[in-house]
Amino acid sequence: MALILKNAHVVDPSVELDGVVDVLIEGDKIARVAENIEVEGAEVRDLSGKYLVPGLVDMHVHLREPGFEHKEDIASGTRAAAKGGFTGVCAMPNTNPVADNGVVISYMIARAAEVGKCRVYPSGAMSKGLKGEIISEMGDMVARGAVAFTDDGRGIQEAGMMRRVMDYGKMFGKVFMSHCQDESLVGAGQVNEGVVSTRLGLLGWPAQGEELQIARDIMMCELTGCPLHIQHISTAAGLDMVRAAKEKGLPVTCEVTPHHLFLSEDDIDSTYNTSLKVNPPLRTQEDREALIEGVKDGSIDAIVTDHAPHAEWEKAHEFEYAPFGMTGLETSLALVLTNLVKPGVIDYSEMVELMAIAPREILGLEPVKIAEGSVADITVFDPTVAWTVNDDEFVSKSKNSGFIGFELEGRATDVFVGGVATLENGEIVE
Ligand SMILES: NC(=O)N[C@@H](CC(=O)O)C(=O)O
Ligand SMILES: [Zn+2]
Ligand SMILES: [Zn+2]
Repeated sequence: MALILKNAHVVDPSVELDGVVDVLIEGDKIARVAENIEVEGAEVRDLSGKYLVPGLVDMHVHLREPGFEHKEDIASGTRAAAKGGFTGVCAMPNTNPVADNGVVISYMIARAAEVGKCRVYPSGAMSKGLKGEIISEMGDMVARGAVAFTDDGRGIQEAGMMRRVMDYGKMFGKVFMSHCQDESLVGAGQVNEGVVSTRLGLLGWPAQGEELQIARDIMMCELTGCPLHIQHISTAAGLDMVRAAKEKGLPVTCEVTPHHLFLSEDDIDSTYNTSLKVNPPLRTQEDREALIEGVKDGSIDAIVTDHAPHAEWEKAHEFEYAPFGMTGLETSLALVLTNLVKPGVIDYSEMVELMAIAPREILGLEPVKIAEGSVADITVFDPTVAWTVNDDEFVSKSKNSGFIGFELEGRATDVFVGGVATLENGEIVE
């Protein structure tokens, strides 16, 4: 049946839209975008006061299935994504078994089709078992639908191996996404190395442990010609390296998380809140400000959550024994609206670039436009609704958010994936 989404403020810079228009959905496609659409027999939804944008994509998410279903699974993780306003997520391969072969990729795609509430674009490991020793079954994974390669959770330690992975993998035309961490330097580092690590009495995870591999991978990108995407960038100097690479014309992009933008090492206090233990660690105020500047000037391409769910009992340890990671799918859009769009750091169009257009571009996915003929993956949000982050409301299986208690403004109300509603008035459609 036809569905008319009426009176929303539509923002899509890819078709230069920024104003109130109606959107007609027929089947899985957008059939028309115009003022005052009327179609006999069509269902009408009035979205006055709301914003309607191309469906948001989070290109860095840990769905944990197969293997760690006590933290999250494809059913719960994609529901958290829908609740947060996303129409698709790129799933990381650090599952058990690791997604380093076609069978695991096929499993994830089949499972998502069966129980998912958003599209799942799996990424495949670069190396078998994320060990950095043997190249993964890249061709098989791409044939089964893998959209990118990454050893996320770790970086490949040897430059020579990274070169071989990129040289070999280049033929598949996918992006190489890099978690930058030199293990010989980072060791058992827990928090950013500096005054705060000293005060807390925790081992330091130095900025250079990340920057060394950013520099190396940019060089490997130059050597191999293979597109490189720096994951969860967290330092000012690392961002400057990405800027310089872009200026050189290299195919380098990068992403940042809301926690690296809106939290810093100073938020880790004597309560040793293990939800704030993330990899890479929360950095200094200066880094945080530099990252915001990078979002503003366009040197950061995408905002991602690095949604990394862990069970309550796993996080309920001494800081050094708790696993790294925080959840993010259900707070990301609101954090960006509250802290970047409302204060005028970026506008709605730039937000759409960072959270919908660039992620699809980097992953080589079909673009979604609010235009006739495009697939109807759509996010609708109310920019005025004020709410407080409450872990009782999370649909994710895990509650390790660093933003619990935060007062935010703006929230997804409706989400459509291929014309089908997955979120309606803020509730998951089952
Ligand atoms: N970011 C994290 O702190 N943790 C991630 C791994 C990763 O993204 O590197 C996880 O899988 O838990
Ligand atoms: Zn990572
Ligand atoms: Zn990750």
